[in-house]
Amino acid sequence: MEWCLVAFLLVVVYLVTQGLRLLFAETDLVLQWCELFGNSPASLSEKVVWITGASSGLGEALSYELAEAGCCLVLSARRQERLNDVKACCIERSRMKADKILVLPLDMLAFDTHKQAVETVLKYFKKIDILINNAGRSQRALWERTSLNTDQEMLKLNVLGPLSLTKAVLPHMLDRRVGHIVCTSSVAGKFGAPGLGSYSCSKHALHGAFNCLRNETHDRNIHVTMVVAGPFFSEALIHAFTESTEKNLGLEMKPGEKRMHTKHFAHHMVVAIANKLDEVWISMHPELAFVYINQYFPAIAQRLAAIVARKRLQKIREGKTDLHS
Ligand SMILES: NC(=O)c1ccc[n+]([C@@H]2O[C@H](COP(=O)([O-])OP(=O)(O)OC[C@H]3O[C@@H](n4cnc5c(N)ncnc54)[C@H](O)[C@@H]3O)[C@@H](O)[C@H]2O)c1
Repeated sequence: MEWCLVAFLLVVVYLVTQGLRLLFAETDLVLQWCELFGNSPASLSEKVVWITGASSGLGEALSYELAEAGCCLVLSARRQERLNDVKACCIERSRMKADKILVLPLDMLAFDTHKQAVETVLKYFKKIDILINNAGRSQRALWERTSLNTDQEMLKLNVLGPLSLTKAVLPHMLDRRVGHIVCTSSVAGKFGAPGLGSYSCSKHALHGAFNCLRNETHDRNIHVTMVVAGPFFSEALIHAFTESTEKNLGLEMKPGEKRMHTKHFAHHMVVAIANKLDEVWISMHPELAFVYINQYFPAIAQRLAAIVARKRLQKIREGKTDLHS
């Protein structure tokens, strides 16, 4: 009888600790499972990985994680000096050879240069295993004040840029019958985030386009991973658009803010890539909890969003634009 009680208490303690783990987790349940029992980042060793937006923030942190995992890297963004610095840091951290990293300056908006960029990578590495569409920009403004031009520029960079580069890379992946496309999306890509109208619109569009690609190419061994990201530290709020493209938000993120550490985020993302997951949620709470509620109880999420919206919009009207991405 006493043994039964002890066993019962052990089960209760186990369930409570697992519940607490869930409560304080930074990723969805499937990714948590993969972090415990799935492929580790080291399984990506020798893969050729192309990262866009590698000059700062998440792209930079991903470069370090993937260098440590033994990948060959293509680092792209517009600022060549910053990319050279990232390359030097990768070499220092992972002691990899310099020729395993190609710095390839690229403007995501210069669509007509994307095919040539793919040829340059193929000439150098002979293959592309993984493309990470990470470059992007955020935005903060009221919907009714946002110019159509801002919507257009946002869609061009956050949607047409990744589409253009992926369309240039895809023939090579289809020929080899192996490839993996990864997109950095946002929690704002899962529900209409108040105060981030153009941005939310662009990230929703990304899901539509790339979910479709996954369904069309899965039988030809092409994988697509959508990363639903909550707030993390980066330069995003410095460069974010406002209601117009002429005025950037210009806000530095402060160390005390409730955001995930970028290295931490990049590690979760690399595990998701190593396990070829279709969609992952990586965020602190309450955003992570909200994505769960939105997925399984959309009507409740709608009510909650309305309450949050009221506070958020008040903040924006008062000129406090320091909201999460
Ligand atoms: N920071 C957050 O809280 C957050 C949350 C959710 C999603 N995201 C997404 O994460 C991704 C990375 O952003 P980040 O937060 O690291 O910001 P960041 O500003 O630090 O990095 C953005 C990168 O994209 C590059 N880029 C911008 N415009 C470009 C262009 N025209 N051509 C080529 N490169 C260009 C920048 O040079 C930089 O390297 C973005 O897609 C962003 O939407 C960020």
